[in-house]
Amino acid sequence: MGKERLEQAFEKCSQKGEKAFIPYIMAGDGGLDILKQQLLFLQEAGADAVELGIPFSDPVADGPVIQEAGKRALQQGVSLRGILETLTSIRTEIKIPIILMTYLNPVFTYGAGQFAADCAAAGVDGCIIPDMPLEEEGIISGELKQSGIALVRLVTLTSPAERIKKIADGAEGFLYAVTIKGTTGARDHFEEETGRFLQQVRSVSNVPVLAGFGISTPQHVREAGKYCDGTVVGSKIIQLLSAAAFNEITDLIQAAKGKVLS
Ligand SMILES: O=P(O)(O)OC[C@@H](O)[C@@H](O)c1c[nH]c2ccccc12
Repeated sequence: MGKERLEQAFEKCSQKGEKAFIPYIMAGDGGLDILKQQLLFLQEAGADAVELGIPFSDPVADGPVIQEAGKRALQQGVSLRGILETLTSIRTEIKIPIILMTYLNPVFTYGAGQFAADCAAAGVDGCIIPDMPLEEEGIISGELKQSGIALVRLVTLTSPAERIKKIADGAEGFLYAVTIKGTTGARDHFEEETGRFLQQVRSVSNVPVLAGFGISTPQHVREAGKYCDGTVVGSKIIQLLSAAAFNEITDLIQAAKGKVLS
């Protein structure tokens, strides 16, 4: 449960000599009734964990694909409470770790203590809150710790080395290395600067380092995997899911496992 389930998932990857792959999906895009089916598909396709987005009206870090997915979910009346209730009812069938991605506002509205308690009851293992800087973590870190849930921190290409070190100290679960200056979405190629950045982050981190933002092809997944412990893919997964292009999702996952050479 919680942080340990996340640690075990990464441990399993490194024992097998594979890179971790974490798909991001927007909870409730397509309705909450299909969430279980989506999670089961990703689990069976080999995802090591899932990052589950909470739809929010003002998603400052999200690019167009994820914004639209969030809008669709909100139009369906999907709420944080509804998501946690759904997770609670399906959790025993999903074995892989679940990391919630939410902005601060929905957590505030819900209440930090209640949020952490309900996340734990729903089997949530980690949380990513991108608009909460290190200095503000006190808002929720105590509550999450008490519930055994990892608070996953982000480092960005523009963070100075000293700041990266500070963020890496005491990091939980994994470190999310944002490999684009901007919002989520696709990129063309994988720049050399990105590789250096990932290596630098990895050199100061005690937890696995995963690269995310703008990773959309098996090639990107393999490239990033040379410099860190795995990848997170969001926008591309959302597009492929809505196009029912399940084989392409499997290809992305297998690229992290080193089994496809396309
Ligand atoms: O969509 P991309 O470019 O593949 O990026 C990952 C991403 O979607 C997911 O991790 C995410 C969605 N919204 C976020 C906000 C902050 C940090 C991370 C995220």
